[in-house]
Amino acid sequence: MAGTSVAPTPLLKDELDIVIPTIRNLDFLEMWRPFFQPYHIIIVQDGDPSRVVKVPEGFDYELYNRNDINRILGPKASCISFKDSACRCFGYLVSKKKYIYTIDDDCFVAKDPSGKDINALEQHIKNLLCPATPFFFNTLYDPYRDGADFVRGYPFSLREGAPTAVSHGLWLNIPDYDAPTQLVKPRERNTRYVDAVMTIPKGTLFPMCGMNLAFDRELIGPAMYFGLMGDGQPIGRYDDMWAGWCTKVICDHLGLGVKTGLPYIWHSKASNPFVNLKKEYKGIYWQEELIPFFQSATLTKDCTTVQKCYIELSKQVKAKLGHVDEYFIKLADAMVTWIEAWDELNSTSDIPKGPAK
Ligand SMILES: O=c1ccn([C@@H]2O[C@H](COP(=O)(O)OP(=O)(O)O[C@H]3O[C@@H](CO)[C@H](O)[C@H]3O)[C@@H](O)[C@H]2O)c(=O)[nH]1
Ligand SMILES: [Mn+2]
Repeated sequence: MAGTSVAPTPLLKDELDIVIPTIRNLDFLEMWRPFFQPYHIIIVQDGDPSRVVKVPEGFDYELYNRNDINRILGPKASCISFKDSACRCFGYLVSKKKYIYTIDDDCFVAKDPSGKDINALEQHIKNLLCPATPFFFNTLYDPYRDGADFVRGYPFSLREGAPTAVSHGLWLNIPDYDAPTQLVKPRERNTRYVDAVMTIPKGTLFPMCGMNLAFDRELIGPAMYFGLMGDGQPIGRYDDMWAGWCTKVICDHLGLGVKTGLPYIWHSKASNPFVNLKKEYKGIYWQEELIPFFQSATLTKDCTTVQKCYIELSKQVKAKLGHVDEYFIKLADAMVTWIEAWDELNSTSDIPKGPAK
């Protein structure tokens, strides 16, 4: 009919799942409704499985609690953390979509400097759908962005870029600080909106935060294991860091790009720094050995898939980090279990799904 405008179909509407780990409620979705409603949501309910998580009306979701995880994975459920946001990686396992966006339930819609609501999901999709530049740094940042380009001296042979595997967003208000920093700067808030998306150069690691993160599940999904954290484990709050280090080493090996910068979300809750210190203190000194390990990790030519890379990394973790703490022997085994679970759930389509609603 003339004059009627049809709303455009949201980008990747049927190719992207939103994964949310939660021990809270999901009222935050009300604020995201304009941006999230068209997408399928996978909720990973942590903690007490008998607790009823209310999901606001009108969202298309599936919800998995610990009973579902145990039912679906059986003994392999041992690789999925309990009582830590690391449980979110179960959502990556059961998703059947090409892309994942994961967000915490205390992250809200932020405003850009003009006061406009930021559609974080839309920006992540843009980041994932355009190439990255890991092999040569472009000083005008993202060359594929409207109004930018490659600068003089940038080799033309590299201007095609590399496929983007990861889009790492940032946070206004409560920054993702570690407990010591949080303790010494309790009132510090991030008010700085930096209008940039950058590719993290090949050979450089970065601290990946799972709060506002998107990735191409087909390109890098099997590397996005968030480790053994929380209940029964000597460490917590290093779930996303571990996944980020493994992911970056594998992306570098396979010629994939990792971007960081826009979009911002508004992170509202500062988790308790004393509780955080108890969870993460071992990680603070362990990482002084972990970083050199990842910086020197090499993968051979026959590591041609993410799974093969990841299994090779797990062997190196066991061989080279076992002396740091026996936890890494357990973690290396859990890395293998994760890949077994990944391949089991992603090779057939008849996996029992969690309750849809
Ligand atoms: O035991 C738990 C604790 C939390 N969750 C859910 O996970 C996210 C993040 O929780 P929270 O906002 O309380 O923690 P932060 O310190 O702000 O999180 C950041 O630190 C990292 C720790 O690993 C985390 O990746 C960052 O996002 C919320 O959705 C909680 O509901 C949980 O499932 N289980
Ligand atoms: Mn938080």
